[in-house]
Amino acid sequence: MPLFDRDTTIFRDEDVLREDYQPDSIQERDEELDAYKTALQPVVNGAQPRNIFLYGKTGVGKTVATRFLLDHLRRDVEEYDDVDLSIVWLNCNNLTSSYQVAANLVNELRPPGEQISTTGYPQQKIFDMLYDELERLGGTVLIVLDEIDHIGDDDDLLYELPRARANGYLSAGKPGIIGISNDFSFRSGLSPKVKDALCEEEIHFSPYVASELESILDQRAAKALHEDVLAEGVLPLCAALAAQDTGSARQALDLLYKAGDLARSQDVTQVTEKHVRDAQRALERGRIKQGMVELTQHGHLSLVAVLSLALEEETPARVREIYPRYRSAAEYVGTNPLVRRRMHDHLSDLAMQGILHRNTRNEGRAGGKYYVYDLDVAVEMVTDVVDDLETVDLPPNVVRQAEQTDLTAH
Ligand SMILES: Nc1ncnc2c1ncn2[C@@H]1O[C@H](COP(=O)(O)OP(=O)(O)OP(=O)(O)O)[C@@H](O)[C@H]1O
Repeated sequence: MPLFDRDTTIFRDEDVLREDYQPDSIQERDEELDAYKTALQPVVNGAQPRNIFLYGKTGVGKTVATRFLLDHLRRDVEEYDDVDLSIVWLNCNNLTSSYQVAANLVNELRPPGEQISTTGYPQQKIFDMLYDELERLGGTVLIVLDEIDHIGDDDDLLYELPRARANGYLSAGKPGIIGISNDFSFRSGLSPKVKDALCEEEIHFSPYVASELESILDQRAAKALHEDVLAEGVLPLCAALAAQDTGSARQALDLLYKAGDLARSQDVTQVTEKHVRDAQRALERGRIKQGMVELTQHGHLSLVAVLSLALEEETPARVREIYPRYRSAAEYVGTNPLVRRRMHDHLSDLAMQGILHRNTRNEGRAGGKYYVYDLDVAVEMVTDVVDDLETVDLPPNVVRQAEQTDLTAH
């Protein structure tokens, strides 16, 4: 008997529930798609494209709507000989300046053998190279800058590029920027001149409500799963849980996928509400674990301090009890400890992320009001993460210290 064989019970095509699957149609976004389509209309007319800025929280359909419309646009303009459309898609994750974005765009536009180094040129030189590439390409060039907020304050490119034609740098090339962001503070923090240039057309994607998520899930489940696999109430539950939490379609789809995966691993033929609830817990666990791994070193040390108290059953603990543990953990790894107030900021952050639990205690006039902290996640999960911390540069002696505390406490 083979060790592996094909799924015949739960998934028909599980890729349909994955992030990179492009659905044939976009559900529940008619207004946004109409506005987006109108904003793209000048491209079809062979005119200078407008700059478009899409914003909204994570998982609300900004990317999928953009891919959908640009695919149609690309196909539909083929009918017109006088429209020559190119689309460049750049994810700005880790690109924290206009220079880096421009240099990466140059490389997107150049053939593999003619790539430039992304450091070492004066900024204007890089902008000129970009104009040269756009001019060489000619026609309409839509430049999609996903996660555009990573560019931060260093945003010269975002008003230089839209004005390149007006300023005489381009004649054959007609660039248009489509900026996508889930960082609301980026939009509100844009200087007026960048805002004017970049946000000619703004389209806001709001979080989905449960009924909208249900229709997105319905569309995917029909293709992804075998018939009659879902017990009644499974899709509404996935939709309701995601709507209550973030309103993200990604979260709803992840829940359904994980619930199906759990059913598959149990060799059962139906996905039930219990699978969804278990999936929610497993995903939450994964999210918190990831949050812990991504903390800064002082975040890790603050967490280790609370962990060591928890292992000795000394929690909930006050900041003045946590601080000495934190300080010795920091000294142990050869890092200057932060002052108590700054360490307290880390504890507050950990509480906001759901890793620590914070309570207020009030001891009347004499004792005053103070906070106590405890782990809000299982001790094993924290020790697990602490064990793995070598991969995120936490010095191994802190890991050992936590392990020793662990051993002596059990
Ligand atoms: N209206 C929709 N119809 C069908 N599928 C959708 C819809 N909205 C979102 N999705 C699906 O949900 C997932 C997340 O959507 P998408 O990547 O477009 O979100 P986003 O707003 O771009 O998020 P982020 O800001 O994190 O990049 C994708 O799998 C996408 O296919």
